[in-house]
Amino acid sequence: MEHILVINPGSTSTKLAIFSNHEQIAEETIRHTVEEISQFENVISQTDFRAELIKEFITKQQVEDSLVAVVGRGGLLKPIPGGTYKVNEALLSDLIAEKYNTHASNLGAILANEFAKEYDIPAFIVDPVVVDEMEPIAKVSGLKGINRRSVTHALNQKAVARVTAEELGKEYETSSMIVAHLGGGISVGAHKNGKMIDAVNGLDGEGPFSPERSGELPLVDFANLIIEENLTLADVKKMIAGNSGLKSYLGETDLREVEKRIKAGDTEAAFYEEAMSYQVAKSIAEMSVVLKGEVDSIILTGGAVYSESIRKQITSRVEWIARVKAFPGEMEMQALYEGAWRVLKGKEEAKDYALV
Ligand SMILES: Nc1ncnc2c1ncn2[C@@H]1O[C@H](COP(=O)(O)OP(=O)(O)OP(=O)(O)O)[C@@H](O)[C@H]1O
Ligand SMILES: CCCC(=O)O
Repeated sequence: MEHILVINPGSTSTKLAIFSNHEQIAEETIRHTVEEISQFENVISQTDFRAELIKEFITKQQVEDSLVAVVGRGGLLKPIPGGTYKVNEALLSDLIAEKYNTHASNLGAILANEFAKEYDIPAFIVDPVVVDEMEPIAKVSGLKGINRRSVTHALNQKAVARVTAEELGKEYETSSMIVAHLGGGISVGAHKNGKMIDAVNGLDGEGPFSPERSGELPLVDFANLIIEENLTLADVKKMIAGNSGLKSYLGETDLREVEKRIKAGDTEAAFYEEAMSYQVAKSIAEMSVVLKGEVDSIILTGGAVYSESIRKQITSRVEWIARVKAFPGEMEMQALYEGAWRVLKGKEEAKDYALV
């Protein structure tokens, strides 16, 4: 039997799966604590730590001799169209140099490449976080020389939008949806006729705060902080996309722990959880304007959507816009597998990534 290994490194987790013949035959989500992650200076230096966990998973599943491909979540590359890409030298060199910024998903191709070499099989990425379908007007930032860019959970946003369109008896290619992905990071996209035409990009300091991202900040106060604390660009990146959000308010990125504290009567934890939902709801409303109010469905997805209180807090503020569908967790593993499978079976040609 032929198996495909799927590797999905997130900011707070490493998700692993083995697929065969369109079925997920094994999966494991390894959650990383704040302490575990903070022992590493940067994302790239987590490679060996995460690779060891993956090796244990492969050994446990006894698939060393039957793996035919490995597919990883695609990271911060130059803006590119969606699709399946071969993991090649150009792609790896942009990720290792962190040319387009640092992100846990950068490890997807790097880790896939490690196991591709070990087992002599091809490695791919699918619909990386930089899939860019934004309209020109959405890229205007307000300051000449700086453009907004598309960095989102594109893979999962598109997968859940497709499923929801089908449930509505429609096609993704002719629907209007708003998708809010609530993970360690948060992204909110406006999907129109099969394209994500605008999106809130939390990695670059836009939109709502998340378990570990700041989202939008008052700029003058932040500039003062940079000057007063003599921060480098690397410090700033780490602060806004790793050490902010719930982590800065509560010292915690795991919402299950936050909710235990709320149950035990921690009113501060309850306040900041609700503030996060409040900000997500505002971003959803912003995207409804992009879609001129014509919204077939609002979709809430990502790990945080397992939380009933977060679902209720957001829904109560946005249900006047359109129906709200909750899609807890994600469909990333299946979408990664399908992308690799299409290429292996000759249904689609893998794209070649080239340096700028
Ligand atoms: N059952 C649950 N109840 C409440 N929160 C949960 C549950 N399961 C996961 N979460 C929370 O979801 C968040 C992580 O979501 P997810 O797994 O989608 O993120 P990730 O993959 O690490 O990062 P990202 O999606 O940004 O790439 C964490 O705060 C986690 O505590
Ligand atoms: C996936 C891009 C958004 C984020 O991680 O904040």
